[in-house]
Amino acid sequence: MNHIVHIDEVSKSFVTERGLAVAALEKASLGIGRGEFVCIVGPSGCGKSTLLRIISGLERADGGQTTYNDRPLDRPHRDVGMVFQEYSVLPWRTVRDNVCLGLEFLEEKKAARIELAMHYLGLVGMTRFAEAFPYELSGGMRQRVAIARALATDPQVLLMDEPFGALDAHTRILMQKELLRIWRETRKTVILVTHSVDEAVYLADRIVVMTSRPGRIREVIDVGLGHPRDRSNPEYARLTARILDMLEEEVVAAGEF
Ligand SMILES: Nc1ncnc2c1ncn2[C@@H]1O[C@H](COP(=O)(O)OP(=O)(O)OP(=O)(O)O)[C@@H](O)[C@H]1O
Repeated sequence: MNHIVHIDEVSKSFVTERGLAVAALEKASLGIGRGEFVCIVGPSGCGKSTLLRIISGLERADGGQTTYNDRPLDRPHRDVGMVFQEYSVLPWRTVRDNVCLGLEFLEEKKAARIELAMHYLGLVGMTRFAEAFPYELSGGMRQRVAIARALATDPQVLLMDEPFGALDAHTRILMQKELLRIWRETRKTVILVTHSVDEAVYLADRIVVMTSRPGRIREVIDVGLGHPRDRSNPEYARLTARILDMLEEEVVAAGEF
């Protein structure tokens, strides 16, 4: 497969405030194909967010390398966008001006910014709320704005760190469907970190299961189910159970339970 993002033996340690070294990632390697939807799951604290931040260029690895189209990803790149869990929209800006933010950094002209912002607000179904402020929106709507903002600069790769983690169960399911629609329409490559095995099985082409800290890649699973996925399909349930078993093994092996 032609990999758009390549992660090659990436390691990362942190030093805590008390001076203790914490190995977050250990020689994690993974290739991600153009247009793929990859979900990353793993025990809490195994380095999922760290891996995503390294791919985004916000964090530097201690060892190994990440590349985008065979070029090192050692700083933020305009082709790699990020959506965080917490609503990272700015409360003092309207929805439209929030979506314009990244375009301002790219020094797009104002008319072009507004046109692009409205296009992406249309894509996430938020045109009607362009003049609203974030406090007027529900959690799901704010995450739509965050997605529109990340898409507005037209990155090829969308990194999503637990994007629906703060949403109620019903909104989360609706947002998963929305994300699949947006993914199909935009043909982006998506790398999404989630605590929810069900979410990973519902969304992903491939699921990356990480070990307990220090995070390594334990297994990469081809989901092999078409869309839309049926949660009552026995294969869906079997895959979910298999991944949950792996995570349980990891937590037990780490002595964390
Ligand atoms: N800036 C930092 N300074 C010190 N330790 C850090 C820092 N960032 C992360 N860590 C530690 O590195 C480990 C991995 O953190 P990370 O947030 O990547 O894990 P995670 O798998 O995303 O966790 P969770 O599932 O709980 O969201 C954790 O033990 C965390 O405490």
